[in-house]
Amino acid sequence: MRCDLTPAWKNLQQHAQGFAGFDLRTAFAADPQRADALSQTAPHVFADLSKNHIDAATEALLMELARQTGLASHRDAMFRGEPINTTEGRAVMHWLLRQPEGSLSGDLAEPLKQVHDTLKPMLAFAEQVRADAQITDVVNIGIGGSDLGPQMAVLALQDFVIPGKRFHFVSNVDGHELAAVLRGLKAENTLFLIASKTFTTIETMTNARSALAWFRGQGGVDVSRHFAALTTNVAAAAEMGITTTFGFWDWVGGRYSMWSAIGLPVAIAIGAQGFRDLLAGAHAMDQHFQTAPLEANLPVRLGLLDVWYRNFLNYTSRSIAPYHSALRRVPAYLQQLEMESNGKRVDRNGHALPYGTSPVLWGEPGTNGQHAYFQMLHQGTDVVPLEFIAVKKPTHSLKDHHELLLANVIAQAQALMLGKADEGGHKHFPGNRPSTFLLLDELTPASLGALIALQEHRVFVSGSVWGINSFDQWGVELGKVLAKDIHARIVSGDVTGLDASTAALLNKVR
Ligand SMILES: O=P(O)(O)OC[C@H]1O[C@](O)(CO)[C@@H](O)[C@@H]1O
Repeated sequence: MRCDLTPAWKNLQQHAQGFAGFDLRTAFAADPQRADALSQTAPHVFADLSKNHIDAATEALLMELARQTGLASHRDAMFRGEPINTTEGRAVMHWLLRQPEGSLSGDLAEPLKQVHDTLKPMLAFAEQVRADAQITDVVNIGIGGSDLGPQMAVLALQDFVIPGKRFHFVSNVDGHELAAVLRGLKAENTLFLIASKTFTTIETMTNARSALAWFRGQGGVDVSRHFAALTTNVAAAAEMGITTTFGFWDWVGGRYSMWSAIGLPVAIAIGAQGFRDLLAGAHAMDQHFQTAPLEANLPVRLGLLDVWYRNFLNYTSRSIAPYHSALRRVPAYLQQLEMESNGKRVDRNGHALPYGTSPVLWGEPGTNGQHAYFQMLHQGTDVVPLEFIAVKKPTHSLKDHHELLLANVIAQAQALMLGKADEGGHKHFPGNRPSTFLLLDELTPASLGALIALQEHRVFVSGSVWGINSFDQWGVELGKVLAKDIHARIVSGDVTGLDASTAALLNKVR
């Protein structure tokens, strides 16, 4: 049933009205068990939800909403491989990429076999590149899901990256990006990975062709050794002259693809075992999502919290603050994951929705954000729920730095909640500002895998409750089509039939 027509939705609306005076400070004073009751342990991740604008009754009603909207059966349909991406008629099986070999029977046994039959040569290739001292630079050319995941993960796992190799990521069609990377490279020392699910994306195709031309221009001959394509469209790669290919399947969405061949730069960086650990961490979270009771299921609790904030308390954005500099691309990664998945205004049947969906996601690593926009989080007029991500154990020996970092993240969560009274006004902190605290014991391939799978599943949960298709992205198509037309006009100078603003801009840039 559509979520806003369920009895639980009406009850939540009523509950939200009575909730207007909710104050975190009072809630903690009234309930000594609050921190415990609103904490959750999941594989590799501890989550403290207690500084959020919820109480036991809110969560109970949200669980009702999950039941009345059929969340569990929708989740189970995904894990059965049913075509829940209805607008594209595809299954949604990124989770299968991290499923242990031979662990499924029935219809899924064959696709799982294909996954491992593809994974093994990909990891063997990664090991071969790692052992090849001549290759010093790996350049990933891809955009969106074919860039953000691998880029985020290689950076996050920098302590595990093989010495002696540099990793570059070129995504933008802006030639400044490719030119800057190429300037520092030698053809004989470079491996280009052309990462594109469709192998039609204009930015990636343009960058790939320019990289090929540069390689040949530098005297490079052996394309099969220096170029590999990561794609579902092996034929298109071959047409470009790239014959070293690693494939995947249409049931892997672009923003869910870092576990597939798209993860090759990660596998080269951290090795076959490291990549397997990443998959294992994500798989542990898959199992938690599949089997933990809804009330003790972290992706479910987070996804429902997102619905509560968006639809009942009208908080329209969420800020991500990873307190670990290696996690600095996580906010960008999560922007695509959540906003491309859940930025939808119609239900699965194409009918317009009368309620809000994806929040705006944004953020920077801490402590940097504190000296930039945290002013607004503490004293601005809008309430922005914050999601802190912290890591207990550092990999360096600068103990005092890490203590200071952890002190800051805990203090920020505390300050947002407690606030500080001041009659003068300017120094008054209202407090009662909500935050979630995610804590990893250490940042490893396995814990990163679990953290990212957690985020994937929480996006599934809110999208499922909202009744939208979280696995298509039709909203990116119009811009692509219009860019083609404008490109032709920039070349020809023809502005006939254009609106006045577009015509004027076109004339200005020519
Ligand atoms: O991997 P591809 O096919 O080049 O697509 C790149 C990105 O473009 C999009 O399709 C959006 O334009 C994303 O969903 C995807 O991750």
